[in-house]
Amino acid sequence: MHEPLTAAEYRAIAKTITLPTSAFIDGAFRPAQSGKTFETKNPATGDLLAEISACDSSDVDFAVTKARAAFEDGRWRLLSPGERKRVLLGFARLLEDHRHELAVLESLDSGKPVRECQTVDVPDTIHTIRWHAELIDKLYDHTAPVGASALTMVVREPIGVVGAVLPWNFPLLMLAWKIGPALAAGCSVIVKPALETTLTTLRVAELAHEAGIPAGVFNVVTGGGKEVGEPIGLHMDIDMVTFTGSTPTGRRFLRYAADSNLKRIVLECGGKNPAVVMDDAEDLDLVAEQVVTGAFWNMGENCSATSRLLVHANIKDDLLARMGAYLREWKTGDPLDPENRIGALVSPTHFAKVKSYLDDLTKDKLVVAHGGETREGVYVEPTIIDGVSPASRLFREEIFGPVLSVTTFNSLSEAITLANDTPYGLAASVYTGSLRKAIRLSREIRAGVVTVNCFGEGDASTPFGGFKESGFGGRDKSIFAHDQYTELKTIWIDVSERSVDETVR
Ligand SMILES: NC(=O)C1=CN([C@@H]2O[C@H](COP(=O)(O)OP(=O)(O)OC[C@H]3O[C@@H](n4cnc5c(N)ncnc54)[C@H](O)[C@@H]3O)[C@@H](O)[C@H]2O)C=CC1
Ligand code: BAL
Repeated sequence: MHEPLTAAEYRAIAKTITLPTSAFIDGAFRPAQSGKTFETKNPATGDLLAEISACDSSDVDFAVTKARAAFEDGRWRLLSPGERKRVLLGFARLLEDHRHELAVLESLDSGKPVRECQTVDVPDTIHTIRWHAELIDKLYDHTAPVGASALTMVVREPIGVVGAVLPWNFPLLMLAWKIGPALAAGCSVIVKPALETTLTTLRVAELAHEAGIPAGVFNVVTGGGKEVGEPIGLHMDIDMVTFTGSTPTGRRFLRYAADSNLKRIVLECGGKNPAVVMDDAEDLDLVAEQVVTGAFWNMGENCSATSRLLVHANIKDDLLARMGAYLREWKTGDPLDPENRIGALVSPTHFAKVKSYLDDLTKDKLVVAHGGETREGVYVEPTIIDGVSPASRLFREEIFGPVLSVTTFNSLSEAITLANDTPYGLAASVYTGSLRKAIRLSREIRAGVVTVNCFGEGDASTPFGGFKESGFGGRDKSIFAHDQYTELKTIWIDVSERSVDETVR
C-alpha cells in the first residue's frame, strides 16, 4: 500500500498538485486579513512553490473566536467518543486515498526524500490518527473510594482550545502527533505550521473538513513565529499550547503562559542523542547500519537523531570502517527520486547553520571519517567526525543536520558520564551483548526513549518526549498524550440520608 512509486511517477504527480495558499479557518480557506503573503520555495531547486497568507494576531484572534464557538456549542466535543472515532477513521481513510499527493507535497516543501515521505511520514501520520481514534471509545473514567455516602466520579474532559505550534522537520507527522489525541479528546485546535513547511498542514485541514470534522474545530493559521506563534502563546482564550521545536523557542512559550492566562504548555524540544556501543556488541555490521540510519535518515533533521557516537576504544576503527562501507549505499540528490536517501536541507538559512559546523573542521584540525562536503544547493553529505572532545560544540550543540561526532570511552561508567554530559535528554541507543550492561545503560542514561540494539522512536503506543532541556510538561504519542489534552474533574455526589443542613460543614 505504501510502496514507493518511480521518480517519473512522482514528478508527474508534482505537476498536477494544486497548492493551498491561504489560512484555513472555520472550515474555509481565507487570506490573511492584512492581505500580506510570504513566499515558500522548494529547497531542492530554489524554485518558488507558492505565496502563502502571512497571518498576524488579528487572524489568530479570528481563529480563536471560531475555535471557541465550536468548542462551546459542542458540535465536536459533545459527540459520543464512538461518533468522533467514526469521523476520525473516515479522515484517516481520506488521507490514505491521498497518500501519494501528500508524500510529494511534503517532499517538495521540505526537501525530504520522497521515499521516506511515502514509507514513513505518510503511513505513520495515518496510523497515529487511527490509533487515537481507536483509543477514544475504550477509555473509562474512575470513581474514587470515598465510602457509601457519596458517589465520586473522577472524569477527564477536553481541555478546550489548543494551539499546536509545529516544526519543519516532520510537518505531517508532528501535526498528527498533536491533532490525533487533541481531536480524539474533543478539543478544537489552531495549528501554526512552520513558515518553511505549510503545504501539507493546509491540505490535511481541508481533507479533515471533507471527512466531516466540523468547521471551527481544526484551523490552520499560517505565518511567522513572531507574528502568529507569539499571539498564540499570549492569547487569553487558548487553554493549552503543544509545541515541537528548538529549546530557546520552547522557553518562550513558558514565558508567554506566565504572562497571559497560565495556559498549559507541553514542549518537545531539542536533543543531542548518543549511541553507546560497547566492545561486546554482537553484530557490528548491524550496529553500523543502525547508527548510520539513526544519524542520517531525514538528513539528521530530527530531534531524536543519533548525533553522538560513543564507542569503546577497542572497536572504534572497525565500526567506523563498517559504517563508511554501509554509507556508500546512501545516495544524495533530487528528493523526488526514490533512489536517493539524502535530500536537500530545509532552507538556505538552515544549510548555513549546518555548514558553520563543517567550517570548524579544518580550523580545529578534526579527522573527517566520512563526508564533510556540501554540494551545490542546500545538500550536505553525511559526515562522520572522529576524535570529538566533550568540550567541543560538535559534541554539545544540536546541529540538526547529517553530522555525527565520534568520541571513545574505555569503561561503562565513562560511557554513562559522556552520554549524560549535555543539557539534553531526549533519546539514546545502546548496543551490547550483555543484558546486565543493557539494563544499567538504559536506566542510567537520562533520556525519554532508550533503544537497545536498535535505533527508533517506538510506535504510536509508546510515549515520546525528553528529560532535562529536551522537554516539558508531557509526552506525545500513546495513551499518555491523552492526559495533555484533557483536564481532570472531580464530581462529588452526596447520596447520604442526611439533611441539607447536615451536609454543609
Ligand atoms: N525539536 C525539534 O524537533 C526541532 C528542533 N529544531 C531546532 O531549532 C533550530 C532552529 O529552527 P527553527 O525553525 O528556527 O526552530 P523554532 O523552534 O524557532 O521553530 C519552531 C516553531 O516555533 C515557531 N516560532 C519561532 N519563533 C517563535 C516565537 N518567537 N514565538 C512563537 N513561536 C515561534 C516557528 O515559527 C515554528 O513554527 C534548528 O536548527 C534545530 O536545531 C527545529 C525544528 C524542530
Ligand atoms: N523524531 C520525531 C520528532 C521530532 O523530530 O521532533
